[in-house]
Amino acid sequence: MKVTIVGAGNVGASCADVISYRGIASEVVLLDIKEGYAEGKAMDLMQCATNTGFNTQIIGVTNDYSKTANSDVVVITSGIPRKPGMTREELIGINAGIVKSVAENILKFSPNTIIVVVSNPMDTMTYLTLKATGLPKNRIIGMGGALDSSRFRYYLSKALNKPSNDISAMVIGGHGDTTMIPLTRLASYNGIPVSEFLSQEALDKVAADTMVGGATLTGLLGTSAWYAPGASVAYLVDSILNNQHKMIACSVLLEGEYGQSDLCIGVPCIIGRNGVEQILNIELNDSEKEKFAKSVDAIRNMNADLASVL
Ligand SMILES: NC(=O)C1=CN([C@@H]2O[C@H](COP(=O)(O)OP(=O)(O)OC[C@H]3O[C@@H](n4cnc5c(N)ncnc54)[C@H](O)[C@@H]3O)[C@@H](O)[C@H]2O)C=CC1
Ligand SMILES: O=C([O-])CC(=O)C(=O)O
Repeated sequence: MKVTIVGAGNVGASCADVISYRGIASEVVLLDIKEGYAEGKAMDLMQCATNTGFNTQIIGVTNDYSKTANSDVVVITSGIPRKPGMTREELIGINAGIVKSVAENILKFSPNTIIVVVSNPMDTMTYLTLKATGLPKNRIIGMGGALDSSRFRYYLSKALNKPSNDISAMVIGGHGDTTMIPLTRLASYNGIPVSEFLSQEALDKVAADTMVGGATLTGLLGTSAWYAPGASVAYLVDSILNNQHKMIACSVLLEGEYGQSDLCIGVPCIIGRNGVEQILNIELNDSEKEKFAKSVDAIRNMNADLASVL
């Protein structure tokens, strides 16, 4: 199985690292516009092979899309990340043009591929990719919910003082500081509602910390995070390539689900070899519905800014 990752920067390289280390794909192509950069990242990663024991072949190329031909999955991480104090939405001006041209180039050589969109503002970049390529909706998947849900589980694990892997929790809605919806009502510690163990105040703090999880890391690191984003993309790619049918919150085109159409937003999906195999239209309570509607409005406003590139 072949995976191309466009953008060999922090997230792209970290994703290649996890994919190869875990043997998720036999071939990874890293492509970047910066001369020699992807080649260097690929060489560095390949020099891990003997000490970590993987067999994936990683190659790096500078803007040579012919080397990406017949990729099963393409991950788009190209574009700029935010700096402390910025929102993801502020990246649209530069990233929209990059994502659109990358998606068009990819399709020339991998017409049957599934595209995973990572570049921010991710929900709008996913919508742009869908509109620019005209691909069926099951083949365009925005990655944000996998990461936000892992952060939600991290903050719950800290509040509970229990391992993250014993916690089940999901974040839906937009991948933005104010648009995420951590589904606290449905979160559980080994099947027991977390509200059995944590006060409403503590749960509210966990939700608030989760929503600004990316901004917190950006403030600490000076650029946005990459280890958990890279691992989250690899988790999603694994479910696609190995047909795992995992339930993962992904940004996908809605056509009536949750009462919405013509936008991409994070909702629970079943992810397998055909990409989005199913969208789960779960029943939200009134407060969750209200948050979802606000998130939809914010994403629609952002999508309106695509008029100049579409
Ligand atoms: N959806 C999510 O959950 C997450 C999204 N992100 C987003 O992912 C993107 C990448 O973040 P980082 O890897 O930290 O940035 P980075 O700056 O480390 O890497 C981006 C790479 O894209 C390359 N690039 C730029 N234009 C290109 C083009 N036209 N063709 C090919 N390569 C091109 C750059 O040369 C650079 O190497 C950002 O937009 C960031 O906001 C980051 C983390 C999580
Ligand atoms: O925070 C950012 O800008 C990058 C990102 O999407 C994340 O780490 O969630």
